[in-house]
This record gives sequence, structure tokens and C-alpha cells, in this order.
Amino acid sequence: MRLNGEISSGGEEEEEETTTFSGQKVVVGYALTSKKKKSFLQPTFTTLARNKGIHFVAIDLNKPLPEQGPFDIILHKLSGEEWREIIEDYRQTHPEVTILDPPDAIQHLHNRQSMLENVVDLNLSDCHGKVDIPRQLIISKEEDPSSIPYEVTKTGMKLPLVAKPLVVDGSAKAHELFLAYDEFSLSELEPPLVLQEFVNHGGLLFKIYIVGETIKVVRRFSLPNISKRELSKFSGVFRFPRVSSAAASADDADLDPSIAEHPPRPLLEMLARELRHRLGLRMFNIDMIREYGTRDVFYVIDINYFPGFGKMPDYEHIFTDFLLGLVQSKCKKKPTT
Ligand SMILES: Nc1ncnc2c1ncn2[C@@H]1O[C@H](COP(=O)(O)OP(=O)(O)OP(=O)(O)O)[C@@H](O)[C@H]1O
Ligand SMILES: O=P(O)(O)O[C@H]1[C@H](O)[C@@H](O)[C@H](OP(=O)(O)O)[C@@H](OP(=O)(O)O)[C@H]1O
Ligand SMILES: [Mg+2]
Ligand SMILES: [Mg+2]
Repeated sequence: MRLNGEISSGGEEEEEETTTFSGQKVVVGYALTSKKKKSFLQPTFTTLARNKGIHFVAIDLNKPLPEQGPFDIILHKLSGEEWREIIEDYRQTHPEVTILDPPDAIQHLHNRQSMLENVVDLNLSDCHGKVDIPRQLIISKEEDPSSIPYEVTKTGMKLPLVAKPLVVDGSAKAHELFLAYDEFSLSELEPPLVLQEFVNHGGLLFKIYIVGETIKVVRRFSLPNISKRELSKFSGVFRFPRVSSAAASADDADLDPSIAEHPPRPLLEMLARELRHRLGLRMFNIDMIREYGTRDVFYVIDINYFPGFGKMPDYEHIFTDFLLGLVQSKCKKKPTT
């Protein structure tokens, strides 16, 4: 936290100088795409934050980062190696600034294989339910697409399969997903890919948002179950839209309780605590589905860094509290001279 007047000028969000009741202010530098800025820095949020002494300042990517600030916190989500190096260097030279989150930790989520490894390692099988990941096969860039059907058959994976680009780099292409009804058509797709068994889940997905210690679960519509009959009727690969990312929530829909009942809280707390720790991230979400016909068998299918928090109910309060909490805990840790 810095005392009133210490802030440098020039940030586009800065309007008037407001401080917390203690006369201190928190400066949050941000490096976000314009899409993310629009969805995250909504006026309801920035106004509430400003009233609590939090000021958002845009980082100028055309100027050296160490010449900007001073910042208490930096929020960032930009793709590319260049930014990664800038923020990593800054993190090393400015340990007093909280970087949300460390670039190496984020990098772990840029690959759909490494993303889910921690869930497997957790081995959550007796914690108010079972959490696993769907059976999956990685098809590397070097692999000849014509060998995919053989590779799939060899593993004994069950159809249908979801084919996902291996790398998640912030591009729209990284979210181009396909449903494959037969293994032969998979040769049409371009590796590197992750092939995942499609798990029937009653068309409903749980998005578990994690912001520091806070866990918030929302329900979203997802792909419907695929019956054996349907599977036998079709063949081919079909591109499907970003169903679960749509703004429409399934929270108010009249759904079958056996499908819609939230995963048990102790299970979510354990999962969030462990993943927060193992991933080294404080702001992410987990896409989780319940296997259709079961009460407590869950699969994690996706983990996203700095997702669409603007769609999370009450995100304004959750984030202002989170940001204030970060600087307060940092102040407490400072040795007294
Ligand atoms: N193994 C699976 N079984 C059943 N449905 C799945 C599976 N994998 C993905 N889906 C469906 O496809 C959707 C998109 O998959 P996924 O979340 O992996 O992609 P994404 O592009 O990373 O999404 P996001 O927009 O959340 O980043 C899921 O929300 C779910 O509806
Ligand atoms: O909150 P959920 O439903 O999980 O979906 C998010 C995706 O997972 C994120 O990848 C999107 O952010 P980016 O466009 O910065 O990757 C993010 O974009 P947004 O922040 O512009 O809404 C969302 O689409
Ligand atoms: Mg997802
Ligand atoms: Mg994702």
C-alpha cells in the first residue's frame, strides 16, 4: 500500500484521488487484451474498487515496465514469449510487487496435458466423491495424422471422443473443439491434439471459480448425453461451439436435481486448496462434470487461468476483498524496523 500522493500519473483509469479510510491506496497495474479489459474492468467493479482505495492503472506496453508504477499488484493476461520474459524479469527485480500470477505457473495451463496432471496426482478418490480426468491420448505435432486411428484403437479408448488443440495460447483456434464419432475421421484433424473420452454428464457443467480463498460455483449448459444408438447412427468429426462459455447460466433452469446438485462442498474445498497450491495460481477456474447416472463421480475437463470473472456473481466484491487482502497480508509480513 502506498500513502496518498505517491502514485505516478498517466494511468487511464485514474480520475480522482480516493483513498481508503486509513489514507492508503492500492495501485493495481494491468496488462490485458482489450476484450479482457472490457469483460473484467467493468464500471461497477472499478467504481467499487476506487471507493475502497484501489486504483487500476493501464501498463503501457510501449514503455519499459520498471519505469512505470510504482505498483502494489500487477494483473496480467497477455500471450507471447516477449511479455512472459518482461513480467518474469520484473517479478525477480520487484519482489515487493504481487504478480497475479507468476508466468511459469500460468504456462502450466497453456498445455491441455500438463494442465490436468495435478488433478491425476491428487488421487482424490475418497473425499466425499471421486475426482478424475477423462481417459486421454496426446497426439504430438510430429505424429502423422493417418496413424491416429491405430493409436486410438491401441489404447482401447471408448468413442465418442472430444478432440482439443493441445496448446491453449489465447487464440480462438485453441478453443476449436471437435466431437469424433469414429476413430478414422480423426485423421482429418491437425495435431498436436488431446483426444479425450466423451463423458456423458446430463448436459450440465460446473464452473468452479477460484479467487484466492474464495470458491464460487456456477452451472452452465454443456453438450447433451450421447447415446449408444446415436453413436451407431453417425460417423465423422463435428466442430462444436463454445457451449459452456456462453453468458447464459443454467443456475435458474428447471433441471433434474440428480444432474444439477452441486458437487459436495468439502470436495470442492479440497480440490481448490490442492490445485491452488500445486499450480501456484490464485485466479483460475475448473470445469467439472458429474458422470451421468452417478452421484459422486466427477471429472475435471479444463482449467483456465484468469477466466471470464466478469460473469461470476458478485465478482466486484470478491475481487476488491481479494486485492485488499493481498496487500494487507503483505504489510503484515513486512519486518518492523
Ligand atoms: N471429456 C469431455 N466429456 C464431455 N464433454 C466435454 C469433454 N471435454 C469437453 N467437453 C465439453 O466441451 C466444452 C469445451 O471443452 P473445454 O472446456 O475443454 O474447452 P475450452 O475451449 O478450454 O473451454 P473454455 O472456454 O472454458 O476455456 C466443455 O465445456 C464441455 O461442454
Ligand atoms: O469464464 P469461462 O466461462 O471459463 O470462459 C472464459 C474462458 O475460459 C477464458 O479463456 C476467456 O478469456 P480469454 O479470452 O482471455 O482467454 C474468457 O473471456 P472473457 O474474460 O472475455 O469473458 C471466457 O471466455
Ligand atoms: Mg472449458
Ligand atoms: Mg479452457
